[in-house]
Order: sequence, then structure tokens, then C-alpha cells
Amino acid sequence: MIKVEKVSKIYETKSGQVVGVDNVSLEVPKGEIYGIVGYSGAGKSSLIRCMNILERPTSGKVMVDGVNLLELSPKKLREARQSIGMIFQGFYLASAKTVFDNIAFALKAAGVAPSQRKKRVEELLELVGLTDKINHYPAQLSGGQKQRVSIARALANNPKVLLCDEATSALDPSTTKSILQLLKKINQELGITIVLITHEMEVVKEICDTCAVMQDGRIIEQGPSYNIFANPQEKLTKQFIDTILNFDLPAKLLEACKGTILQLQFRGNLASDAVVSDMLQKFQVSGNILHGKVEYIKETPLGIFIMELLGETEEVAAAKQYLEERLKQVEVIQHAR
Ligand SMILES: Nc1ncnc2c1ncn2[C@@H]1O[C@H](COP(=O)(O)OP(=O)(O)OP(=O)(O)O)[C@@H](O)[C@H]1O
Repeated sequence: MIKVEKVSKIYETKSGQVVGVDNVSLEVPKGEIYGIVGYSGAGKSSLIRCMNILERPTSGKVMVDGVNLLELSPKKLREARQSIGMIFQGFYLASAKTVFDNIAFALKAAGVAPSQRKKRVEELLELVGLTDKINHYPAQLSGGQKQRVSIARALANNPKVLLCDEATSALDPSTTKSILQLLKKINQELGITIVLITHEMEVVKEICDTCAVMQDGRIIEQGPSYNIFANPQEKLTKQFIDTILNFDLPAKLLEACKGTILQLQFRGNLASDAVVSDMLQKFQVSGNILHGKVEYIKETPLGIFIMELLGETEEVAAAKQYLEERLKQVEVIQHAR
């Protein structure tokens, strides 16, 4: 659906060249929700803006449905952009226009006849759950409602792709969740491919099929979101994962433990399996759970537990081996003392 090939974006500034995007290649299959995560300045906005040529890449190709947007005439590019909707952190609604007019404006710009605009606006407002706000002005809406209007506007002309530039960053956690659920519904029910950029791993965890991590203009790691959470390779990716799966135990607690402390990771359906209780029955060891958490990455469980094993050295080693054979990851956090 979208193929970004060796795209670079270099800004010419008074103080010299600034690299926004550095030789990025990625592929977003049709129907996918693709998340790009990174800290401020990583190049996320530059990259997503290159995807609809709001920002013209300095080099590379941006292919949408097999067409390189960079080779299109201005007129053809305008037409191609109709199939790529975009929403922003700041909503960008016209404050002097009602909700109806904000959405109808996008239809007018695309040449939709006035007689058809009302019906389409009503359909869109029903989709985003704002039917009763049709005559309100942006100032009369909450942040979440404003983002719903901007989503309705972005969908007005039936795009195949929706680009979301930090769409939930200005919203509180519960509004963020409801907007993410709306994006998921749009993806599932309308089949719209979504690319989103965010600095919040929570957003990736909730809805993204695939995740790419960006640093210094480059993509340093990418893959299915679950794999990224379960087995991050890069230091920065681990930092992002830690914001969700943070297991720093108090130093005092660790000092007080005499046994071997293990961190265990359960994946998928294994999360509910009784691996630990089987281990405790099979070996002459006792175990204390020090910390535990199960997170759902797009509905698939990922469990992490930290436990202390106490017993004879050989029994603890055998119990550890038993766990290693059954679980994806067993890491010794502290050896027995
Ligand atoms: N119009 C511009 N002119 C000059 N430099 C720019 C411009 N836009 C972005 N940059 C620079 O490009 C780099 C990447 O910025 P970009 O906004 O794409 O990152 P980001 O990850 O989206 O960060 P943020 O979340 O803070 O927007 C930064 O060094 C930034 O200063």
C-alpha cells in the first residue's frame, strides 16, 4: 500500500543543513495500523509529512499503490492526496466555521455537489459519534470531540490511508483511549490503512500491528508490535518498552532477598499456563513472587514476573533450567547470596 524507499529529508537552514529523515525505507501493507515511535526531534513528523508530500523528500521514493508521488504533476498529486487523509495533534479546525462547515469544506474542495454534502457530513458525524454537535463551533467542543471532527473531515473523501501526526498527544488518557478505539474501528470497518506517529508506547500497545522505532532520522528497529514488546533489541526500544513494562524493584527489597531472583516472561497463551506452579511441585524449591504484570499487546497477553527461588543450589539450578525450557525468556536478576 505505502512503500517508502530510501527517503531522506534535509532542511536547509541559515545555520546549515539539518537532517530530518535519514535514508528511511519502510512498507505498510494494506489494512495495517503502523506506528512510528520516537522522542522529540527523531524525525517522525518529517517522515509522516513526506508520506503525503506535505514535505518534499530530498531524495528517495514514496510509493502509494504502486505510484511514486514524487513523479506526479501538481494536479495529479492533488488528486492522489485525496486518497490520503491526515489528522494532527492541534486539530486545525477553522474556528469561525461550525462542525458541519468544517467537514463540508473538505467535500467542497474535492468537488462534491452541495446536494450530497449534507448526507455525507451526517454519515461521518454518526461514524465518529458526534451527530448532536453538527451546529457547534470548535470552541464549544472538548479536545477529544475536536479530534473526532478532524477525523470525520479527514475521512470525508473516502481515503485509503489515514496519517495521524501525534493525534492523541494533546488528550488525557481516557480520551486518548476512546480516540484510539475510534481509529481501530475505522481501520476494521472501513479497511483504511493507518500510519501514526507517537512518543507514547501506550498508543502502539493499544492499536498498532507493526511498530518502527525512530532515532536521529533513522529507523533503528521495526517489526510486529508484539515482538518489539517481547524482545526489543535496541537500547532506545528497551527504554520505550520500560515505560509500559517497568520492573524496577526497590533496592531495599533486593538487598533483603537471599535467593536467586529471576525475571520470567510469558508470551501468548502461555501467560495463563501453570508453568510456575508445575516447577514448584517438581523441584525442592520455594518461590516468592516479587512483582508481576500481564500487558495485552493488541489483545495478546505478555506477562512478566519477578520471583525469588529459595532452595539447595542444584534444585534451584534444575528449576531454572525447567523454566528456561518452557518460557521464552528467563533472566537472572540477582544470584543467591
Ligand atoms: N522546517 C524545518 N526546518 C528546519 N529543520 C527542521 C524543520 N522541521 C524539522 N526540522 C528538524 O528536523 C529534525 C526532526 O524533526 P521532526 O519534527 O521531524 O521530529 P519529531 O520526531 O516529529 O519531533 P517532534 O515530536 O518534536 O515534532 C529536528 O532536528 C528538527 O529540528
